[in-house]
Amino acid sequence: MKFTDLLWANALPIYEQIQLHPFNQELKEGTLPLEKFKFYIYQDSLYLADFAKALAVTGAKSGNSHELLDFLGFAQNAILVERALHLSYFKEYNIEHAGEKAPGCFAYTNYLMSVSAFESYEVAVAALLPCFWIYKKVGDYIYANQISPNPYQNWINAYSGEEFGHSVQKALDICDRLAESATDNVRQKMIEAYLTASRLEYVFWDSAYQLEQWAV
Ligand SMILES: Cc1ncc(CO)c(N)n1
Repeated sequence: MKFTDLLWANALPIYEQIQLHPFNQELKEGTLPLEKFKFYIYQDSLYLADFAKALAVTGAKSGNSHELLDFLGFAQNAILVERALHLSYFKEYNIEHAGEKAPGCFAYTNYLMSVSAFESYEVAVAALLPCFWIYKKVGDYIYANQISPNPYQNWINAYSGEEFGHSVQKALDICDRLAESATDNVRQKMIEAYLTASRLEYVFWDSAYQLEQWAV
């Protein structure tokens, strides 16, 4: 069994709740209120800017130029997607460039940045994997089951697309290779990081669905 199969099995209950979450169900049906999608897009633009930094820092830990290049490519892509959001959705929906991270976005981005800075390469890679893999699975699921026409078609196409699929496969391969030569202790930390980041993926969607605000 591949290590990533083990990760998938461990986090399956979390993934199932993500797929069933009303945000993703309504996105699939095309009935998600625009206000929630706009909230999500703005928070995601803040997320992507920090995700790019975490990817670059993780790549710098790899110790080989091949994987450094892979991670710098992922980081570049996150920045380009963030810019594309501004050019498309921000314009189309008149999203304002103001406002801070909601608690869910804050928790997730700070977790990724702190793991990439303070944990090993192996653990950082495992923490970053759900961002790739869960989005691909959710994108494919929505694409296959969506009601069309769907007002959120561009978003759905981006994450079910082949290009994103290649990046996901690269990240999976790197994670499997690292796990093969990792100690049991490191593998355990990788599983925990993968689970925590998966939970934070759930939190991120839920935060958008609730239009989450700071309590004080
Ligand atoms: C919260 C979140 N996770 C993952 C992705 C995919 O990169 C994204 N755009 N946003």
